[in-house]
Amino acid sequence: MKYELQKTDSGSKARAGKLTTDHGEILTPIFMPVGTAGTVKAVHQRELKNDIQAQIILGNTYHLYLRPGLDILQGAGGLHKFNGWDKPILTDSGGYQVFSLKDIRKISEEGVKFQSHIDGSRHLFTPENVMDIQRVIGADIIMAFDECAPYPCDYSYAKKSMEMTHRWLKRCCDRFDATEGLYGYTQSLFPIVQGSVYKDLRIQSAEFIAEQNREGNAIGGLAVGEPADKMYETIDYVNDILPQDKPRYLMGVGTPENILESIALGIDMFDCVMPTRNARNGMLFTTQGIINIRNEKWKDDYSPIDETLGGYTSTFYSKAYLRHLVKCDEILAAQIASVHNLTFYLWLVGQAREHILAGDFTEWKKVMVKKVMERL
Ligand SMILES: CNc1nc2c(CC[C@H]3O[C@@H](OC)[C@@H]4OC(C)(C)O[C@@H]43)c3nc(N)[nH]c(=O)c3cc2[nH]1
Repeated sequence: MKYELQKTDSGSKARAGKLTTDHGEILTPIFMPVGTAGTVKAVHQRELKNDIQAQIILGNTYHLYLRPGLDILQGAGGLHKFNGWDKPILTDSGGYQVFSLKDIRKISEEGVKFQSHIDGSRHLFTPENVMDIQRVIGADIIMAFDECAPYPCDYSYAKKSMEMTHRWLKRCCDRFDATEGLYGYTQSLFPIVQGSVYKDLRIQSAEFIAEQNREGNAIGGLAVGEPADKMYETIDYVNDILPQDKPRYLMGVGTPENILESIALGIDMFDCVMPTRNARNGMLFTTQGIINIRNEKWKDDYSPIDETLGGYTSTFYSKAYLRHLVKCDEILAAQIASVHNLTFYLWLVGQAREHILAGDFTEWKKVMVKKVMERL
């Protein structure tokens, strides 16, 4: 995978760039729709391509390993063949997922023993087998096996956890570099910066991650409940250490405001369940602000969901109709709201890219953050 830094903003650390993978190009900054179990929930592939214009989607090792399982995925020729998405895919290593299975997982130097949330069966993830699993899934970008330290956690826990994540990273790199892709295209491994919210640990972790000289770098351990200003402060000094000529992926972020502020701090790649999860309970992000479509005020508003966003879904359906579908808990409600929110998120990062290239990103961001976060 190649990264071309195309423009660095004059008034901030924002960057515009281009990632080239064997499944196509990604223009950054970019938002990556979350497709945990091999599907972006309630969204067809054609909508991902046409309305949403997604360039890369996410999958997850933990979920895909448990269901449909590696035999089915390998039999299909990997996830791209299985779900028909022929553009880039990134898979998270499952670290975050198994750590959120609080009471049914056990961490040791070797790896993490856990019970499946589906049928209670027992499994062990190690840095080595998580690399092998992601080889079988076949994502273009795969994540190292790490521990996302809980927030809050004390300094000694954060230090021990970070050091174990670094030892696991060496094991991931050794295994990854000793194996080949199974499907004839290349895959890239991204390490993940940890250290919780302790500056000295974060600096140590960022330096260690940078030293690995991989094709891209991720910042983990954030968007886990810490205050936003703590997140921004951490991103700011970590990005001063991560190399300029590699893409930076901030995991699990975030609201439109979080994304624009993080772009200004030098982040290039984002993923978050918010646009799809919130869509399913009627929270719409629009170019005019945030709408809770279940609110009475929309019941006879026959105007399109979002006049200026473009894309079939956002202009074809009215607010009143979508509110009706949400109230009836219709399946179509989840589809319309998810396609709309993802169209908005891709539009937002696309606009950020345009304004970075045009040189007026900082002024644009100030106005846009205020506008899109307003509660209508
Ligand atoms: C929400 N805040 C947040 N998410 C984080 C993630 C997981 C990101 C994955 O979890 C889902 O987002 C909840 C996404 O959908 C799938 C496809 C399941 O994968 C994505 C992290 N993952 C790893 N490996 N390490 C981290 O330190 C880390 C930190 C995070 N903070």
